[in-house]
Amino acid sequence: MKQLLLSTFISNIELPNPKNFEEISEKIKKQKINVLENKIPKKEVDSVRPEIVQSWLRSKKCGLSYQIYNYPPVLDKKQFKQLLNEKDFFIKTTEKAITELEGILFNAGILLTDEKGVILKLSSELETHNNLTMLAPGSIWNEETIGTCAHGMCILFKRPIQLYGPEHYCGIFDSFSCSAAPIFNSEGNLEGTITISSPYIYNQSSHTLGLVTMLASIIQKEFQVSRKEELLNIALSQVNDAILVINKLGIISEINQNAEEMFKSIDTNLVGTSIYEILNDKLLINTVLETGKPIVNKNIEIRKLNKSFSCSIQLVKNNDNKFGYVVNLRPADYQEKKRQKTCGLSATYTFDRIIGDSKKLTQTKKMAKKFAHFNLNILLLGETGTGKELFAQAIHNEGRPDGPYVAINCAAIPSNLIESELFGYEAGSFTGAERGGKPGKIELANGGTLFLDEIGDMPLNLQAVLLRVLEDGKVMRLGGSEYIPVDFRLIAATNKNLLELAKNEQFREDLYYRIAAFQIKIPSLIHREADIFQLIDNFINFYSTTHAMKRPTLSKEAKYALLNYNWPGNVRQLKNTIFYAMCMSIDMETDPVILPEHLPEDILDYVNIPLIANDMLENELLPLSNDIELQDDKLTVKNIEENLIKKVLSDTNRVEDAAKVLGISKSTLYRKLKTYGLKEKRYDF
Ligand SMILES: Nc1ncnc2c1ncn2[C@@H]1O[C@H](COP(=O)(O)OP(=O)(O)OP(=O)(O)O)[C@@H](O)[C@H]1O
Repeated sequence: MKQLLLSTFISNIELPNPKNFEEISEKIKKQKINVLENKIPKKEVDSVRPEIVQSWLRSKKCGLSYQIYNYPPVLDKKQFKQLLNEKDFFIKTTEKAITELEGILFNAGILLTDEKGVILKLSSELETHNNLTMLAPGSIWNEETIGTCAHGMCILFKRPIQLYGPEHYCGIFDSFSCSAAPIFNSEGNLEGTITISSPYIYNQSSHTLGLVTMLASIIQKEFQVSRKEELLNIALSQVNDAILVINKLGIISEINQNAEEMFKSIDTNLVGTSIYEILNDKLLINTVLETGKPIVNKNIEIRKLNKSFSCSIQLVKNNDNKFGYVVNLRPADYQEKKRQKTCGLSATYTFDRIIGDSKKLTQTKKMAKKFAHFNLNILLLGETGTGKELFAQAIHNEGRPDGPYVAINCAAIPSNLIESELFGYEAGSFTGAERGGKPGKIELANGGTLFLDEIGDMPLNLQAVLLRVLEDGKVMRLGGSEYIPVDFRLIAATNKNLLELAKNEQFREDLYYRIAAFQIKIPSLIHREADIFQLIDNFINFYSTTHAMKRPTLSKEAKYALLNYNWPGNVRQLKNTIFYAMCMSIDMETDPVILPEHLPEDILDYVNIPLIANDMLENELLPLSNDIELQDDKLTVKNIEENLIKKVLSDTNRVEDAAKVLGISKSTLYRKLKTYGLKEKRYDF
């Protein structure tokens, strides 16, 4: 805030008193004429301050006459209206102080101008001189338009000043005395001037200058504070959060519009209420008060509203003096929406939606479910396409369903961007950074889960930072200077051997041990063939619904090929294969059937149908959901055949009947029994 100096810019002559003011006035007038008429040099003017003499000379240069009144230009109505609009806040701030002072002034009035000297407001006392001087709102009064005057000099020197009678440039003001002071805005720029003006030369003293300086100072403070308050209110109404300012006694002293809106359903007037009546979590507040550390984005429930919020609390203090604290509340779903907007992701999978009942997958799901309920970091291992991301989502939904789920694929993002993606950045920390800065994925995962896919591809330097975040539970944005506390579960996934990478110094061993204590290995599809039909069935359903395709049947040859294939790309490859086959099998005239020729080439090699299958399933299509009990591991066409024979035999109890059911000859069945070593077993033939 610029200081207003009560300068010595009064007169450098004796203070006028009723006895000698005429004498002094005459002296000034004479010297003014002499210097302006070039009869004496300016340094010989000894009754007037040099700044004023220079101002007279500048006024003359502007072509103004000191004898004839120079009528000032006046803004037209439209211009003046616009100016009043712009200055509305300033004018309103001055009103109270001006009215109060006007009440005690005698034979004097107050003049308010803008920073260029345009008169904004005028006391009625001064309006009586209107006709004579055109002293009226809207007229432009400054050194260039009317010559030396108090507020004109105040604008030039940006300091308080007092002018005595003939010190004014134009003779019409010879009987006036004026004291003016500047008013600055928060940026230190001149906002306007205020002047106490009297048509009586003897009516002012140095006290008048003191008075107007104090008045300007009061107005300036009020103006700057109100402006700041106004800006703050506008800013606070722009944020989507409810903001509550709490004093040190725990009473809500200020709220923003959003807080008002958010709590309008409760009867109590928020301001004046104890914060403990609003936030049920006393412990949370006390932790902040005791430790002085802020709470960031903590999920809380406000019972009065029956709603969840993400709550941040920050202490307001100066040195060791605690003034109170600020509570910031954001609806929990807003946080989630924002996170989804930033990450474009949400966790949709639950364990029920992970298809497959094979023993191995069932065991894996059981283990993952167990881990989900503890606040553990988990490492998911498995070949590509086995469903690691699905497991990550299911674990999140099982363990922290209300928190955010944030996923990042370390292999898919250029290594130079992973850092800012993970840790976020402050405004202006690098070229191309978003203006307001950006939270990192770790920050966004606060209260929920961070899924780091392909963690083996994370650059080594970031592994070190990640380790620190995991150890300290806090993160610092790039270009930032403060740590933000974070609470998240890390689920990392990889199809690489991290220990091997660590041996080759491509992965930090310490990070490995930090994240790998709880590992879940997701079995490859080749080891859970029992899931294949269920998955196929599911994918056919899925694509026929989402792509409005006719549901195809699967020929037995195609089915055997799919069953026998080794699936290096696991479930992802199976899913894509089914979609490919469905597209290839589209038939406009008949119901579609997926035949071997509809399968991708590398799978076609696996169309190798054993004899029995030919015998028993000639021209027959396998239903998708069959009731053959499949063994979990090593499920091949031979297993199916063996199981089928066992089942039919146990149903019929006679080889002859079984052969009939199977549609093969008795001798073929005997041969098969021999092949499968079933002869030794006891069947009730
Ligand atoms: N058990 C399952 N049930 C249903 N769909 C599955 C299953 N497993 C995997 N999928 C599907 O397979 C695809 C690949 O799954 P996901 O992305 O989870 O694999 P991943 O192991 O994370 O692969 P990568 O290591 O290549 O990232 C997805 O489309 C997913 O929906």
